Amino acid sequence: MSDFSADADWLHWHQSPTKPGFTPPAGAVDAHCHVFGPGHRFPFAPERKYTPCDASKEQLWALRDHLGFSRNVIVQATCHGADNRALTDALAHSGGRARGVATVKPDVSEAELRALHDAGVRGVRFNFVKRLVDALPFDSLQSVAERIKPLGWHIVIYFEARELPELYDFFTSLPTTVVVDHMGRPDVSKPVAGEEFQLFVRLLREHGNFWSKVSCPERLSLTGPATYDDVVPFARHVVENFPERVLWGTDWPHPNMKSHMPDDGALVEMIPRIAPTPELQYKLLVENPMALYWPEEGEARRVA
Ligand SMILES: O=C(O)c1cc(C(=O)O)oc(=O)c1
Repeated sequence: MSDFSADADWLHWHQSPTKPGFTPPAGAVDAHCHVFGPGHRFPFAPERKYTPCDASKEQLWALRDHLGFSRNVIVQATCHGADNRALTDALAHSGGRARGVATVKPDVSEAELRALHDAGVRGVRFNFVKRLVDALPFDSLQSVAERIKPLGWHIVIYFEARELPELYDFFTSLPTTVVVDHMGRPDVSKPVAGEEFQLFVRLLREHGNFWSKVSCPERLSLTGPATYDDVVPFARHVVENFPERVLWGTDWPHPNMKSHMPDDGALVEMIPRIAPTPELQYKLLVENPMALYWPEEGEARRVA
């Protein structure tokens, strides 16, 4: 029993996702997913903007296996604030098959950063989506960036496309690899070749340290769950132009979805539409996430 009640309009994740017809390549990584609570062990943060239902590590592993994936990258959800205990507990019980992206405050100690690293954290998340967080000032975030850089971590950023012009200079000043969540949330009613999305493309083209997750068609689509057709050209454009710097994730358990809850199997089924060749699929699902989250395994293969 949780100590928390989920928001009244909270949608529970899909209870019986289909088995996808597309089989991910061996070793595939779901590079964006979350765990919530359970609230009685890992309380949600007082400053949270939403209260979810519990979504446990065991349920995440079951989904991973059902979808044919091998590993997960668990991203600290905003409902847990900078308390990373649910995340590190999941990493500790993953048998080495999960790595994490944490949220930290500017006054985080060296010892805390080291402990997060030892737990399997390889990045921090900076969130600029106003319905989710009260964003920290740029100078605080810069100081976090400088603190995590020596650990070899990267920064994950989440923002809305319409905010990119004012965030652009701050983003390009960041000193590490930077991974953009959900393609920077484009307005897919606008053209791929239009000004708004092309600013995001320019960010990737002119700054080789920027990567993008081609995730969350369910959040971006205006046509809805049947096919998410309107999101495909955006994701495919990014995959085809920046094949070495893209990641894919389910976003399970899909916090704050209001229109519908996606079938995770259908999300996997979309992968060949955005990464049409086996080579692109391998980079997206295996090579790129392994380079970012398990680089030592690539090293070991090269040395052997
Ligand atoms: O769009 C969202 O509501 C959302 C929320 C969170 C979070 O609360 O961390 O993470 C995501 O990737 C997406």
